Amino acid sequence: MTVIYVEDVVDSIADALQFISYYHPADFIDALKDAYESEGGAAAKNAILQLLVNSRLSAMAKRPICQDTGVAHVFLEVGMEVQFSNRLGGFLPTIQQLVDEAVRRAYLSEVNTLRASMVSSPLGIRSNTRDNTPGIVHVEMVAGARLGVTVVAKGGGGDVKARFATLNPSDSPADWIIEQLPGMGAGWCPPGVLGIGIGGSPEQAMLLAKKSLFSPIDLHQLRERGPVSPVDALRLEVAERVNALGIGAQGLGGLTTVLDVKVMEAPCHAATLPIALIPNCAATRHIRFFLDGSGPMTFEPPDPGIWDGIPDMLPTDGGMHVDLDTLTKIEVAQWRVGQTLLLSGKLLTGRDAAHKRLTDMLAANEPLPVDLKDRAIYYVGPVDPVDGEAVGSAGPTTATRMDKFVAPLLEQTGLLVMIGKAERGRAAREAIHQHGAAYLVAVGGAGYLVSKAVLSARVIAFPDLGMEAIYEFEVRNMPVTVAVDAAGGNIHSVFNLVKV
Ligand SMILES: O=C(O)C[C@H](O)C(=O)O
Repeated sequence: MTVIYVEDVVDSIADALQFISYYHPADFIDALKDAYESEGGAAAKNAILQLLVNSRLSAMAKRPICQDTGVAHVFLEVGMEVQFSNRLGGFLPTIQQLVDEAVRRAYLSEVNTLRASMVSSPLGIRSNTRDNTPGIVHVEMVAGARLGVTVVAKGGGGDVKARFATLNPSDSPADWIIEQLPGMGAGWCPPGVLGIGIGGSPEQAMLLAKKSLFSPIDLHQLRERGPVSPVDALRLEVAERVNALGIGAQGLGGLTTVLDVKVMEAPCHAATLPIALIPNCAATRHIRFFLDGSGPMTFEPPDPGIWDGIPDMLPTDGGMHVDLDTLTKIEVAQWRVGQTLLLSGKLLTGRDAAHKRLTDMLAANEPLPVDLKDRAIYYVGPVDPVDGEAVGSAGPTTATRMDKFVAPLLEQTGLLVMIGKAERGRAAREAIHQHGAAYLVAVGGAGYLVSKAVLSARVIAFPDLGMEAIYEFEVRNMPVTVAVDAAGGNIHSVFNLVKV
């Protein structure tokens, strides 16, 4: 029997969550560098560059790569010869309690505060739990005398695009996967990794898809050695066909939508072929380690050489300067799709919960707590600042979720500009066109880089919503790209073009 102390489990998981919040895995950086080298499209290439610069800056500052610091997932492989014990004696906490204690400690750290994204009572008040608990825990009993631990911080933008189907045994899994891609849009922050679970039962297929994401990116090696199994063949076929769709980084059109495709399979009923698809975004964060009773895990920083060749700031000379404090419809009408803008001045923030509350108040004829006339609103839920910061990581959230609020807000408040990530639906684009407004994009997954443009931040409405409150940011030279212009142009037109 190996005795593993629960204190060591908590310390190791808490440290792992901190570590992965600012260090990308080296294999991801290598694959992203390759994608940057091969990319020809200017918009996609620039987005990949921003992701690389962001990765380097986060690692240097030990601050979160992305404002969505994720839902904490912990996968435990408990050896049959492991016994848990408690140094202080008394009751042994449950595995869920151990994980939650680690999550609480990691996310509330004063040195590197992370964002609390979990809400309780999802059908009810959706109240932020404020410490990112509960963690998602999966336990498997395995042979041996050690504890295997995989710690993951999975962003919402990827999981929200998860798909499942039960195919007929004779159907093509590759065809089904390719059919899903255009509908998934760009909110999952490509380029990333697709996880595919095949077989088992419905819930097992989903778990396989999720678990498949946490092994090193090795598509390049697989291409070189060639497929030796149906799983290898499926990985290669899907990677090639997905990248041929031309969706590209952030959906801006380009060569690399996926850096790898991972597949795990399990035996299933003769009548079925369950299949699940879960993407992992550019803020890929996971680490695996083992506890053998000798104490908590310590994590070695990656070799800084993995960021060699990546600049430590973006050039700020390429773009048109825009003063947000004097914004007019006439000025917005001149912006064109693809143009880079450098925003300075006062910027409001608001995302899902704030939009729902604002539009509910409009419907009830109640006065709004903030005047939106001729203002710009940034879809973001930032990380709280630590010493010396105005705000922590503050990248865009998926705009598509705010589509249904666009028409009422433009119509009834005079809001002029929205900033987020990913494509807009037809109705939102039409409302933008009709009201002479504009939608701008920042790079999803480059939240630490964006935060460097924020000079100050203060909550001005709905403080009970936590990170979903309405803030006023003062920004200087915040780089964004015009994605939907007042004339009806749309940078994400690739989604109208892709053939499946
Ligand atoms: O919650 C966020 O900040 C972003 C979310 O992960 C998303 O990708 O839409």
